[in-house]
Amino acid sequence: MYRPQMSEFVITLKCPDKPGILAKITPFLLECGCDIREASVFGDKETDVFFIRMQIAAKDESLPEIECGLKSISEQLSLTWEIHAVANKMRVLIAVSKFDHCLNDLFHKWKIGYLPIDIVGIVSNHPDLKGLADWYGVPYHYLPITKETKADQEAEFWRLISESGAELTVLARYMQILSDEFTKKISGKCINIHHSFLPSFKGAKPYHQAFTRGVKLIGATAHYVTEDLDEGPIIEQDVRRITHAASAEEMVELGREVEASVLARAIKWHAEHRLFLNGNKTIVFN
Ligand SMILES: Nc1nc2c(c(=O)[nH]1)N[C@@H](CN(C=O)c1ccc(C(=O)N[C@@H](CCC(=O)O)C(=O)O)cc1)CN2
Repeated sequence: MYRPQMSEFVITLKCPDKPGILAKITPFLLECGCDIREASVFGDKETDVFFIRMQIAAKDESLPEIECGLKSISEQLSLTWEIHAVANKMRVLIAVSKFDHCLNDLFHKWKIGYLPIDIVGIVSNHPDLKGLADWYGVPYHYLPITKETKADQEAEFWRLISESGAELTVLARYMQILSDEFTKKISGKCINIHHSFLPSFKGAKPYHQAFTRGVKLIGATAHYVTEDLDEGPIIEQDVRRITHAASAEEMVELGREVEASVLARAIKWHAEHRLFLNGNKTIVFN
């Protein structure tokens, strides 16, 4: 049987909640000859906002008709929407300091195709991880920082984001607090991995804070970056059990694997357009 060339697209929609939203969207997609591969919805009763994520297969030549129809429906329902071709890999810039476990894991998961991204560059305030970037053939931008040069360093960091066309910036154990101005420019497009189960142990040296508190679980949290340190919308978290005998140094060692796995899942879900910002929280259609 003849099957025209179909491509996969992700459609994300958000609108004030009311009856009949799906009743408008799904018949329209049928008229356009789309197959629905995945569909997720959430109606937030606190904010009365309705969220939809659909993965569809459509004929390439149908895309203008789909976009035109979504524009029309968006006017009727006060919808905000986006459509992304699954084949387009998200361009990602990764910032690091001296710790290599998260970067190493991201490079591996990128190479095996687990992460649908293109790593366009590495930014660091230290030269230590240049060899790893060179091994993967990824440009390494060494941007040293002092209290006096912080503003100039962030201006260069922003230039790299702009000129590389990075759609997402990842702080993979980048140990610098970003200025309020910088965080506003990257709002919703910057993910940090914090090495604790937030909201516990914000800020510097969370494993040492955890050791002092005598915790029996250590954890990691991936969150969007905001001007409020480690307070941004949480995307993904996980924990690992430890005993009373664990030192802070052993927590650091045990934490590497959970930090890396939590960060990789958060980046994958962002790159697959599975995340929605909902006030100070996120919705995760995974
Ligand atoms: N504006 C924001 N900047 C950053 C965030 C954030 O949520 N908002 N997350 C941090 C990551 N982070 C913990 O995950 C963190 C990094 C660094 C520090 C810190 O105290 N840094 C010192 C310098 C330390 C050094 O030079 O080794 C500082 O910047 O004065 C705390 C928490 C990334 N940035």
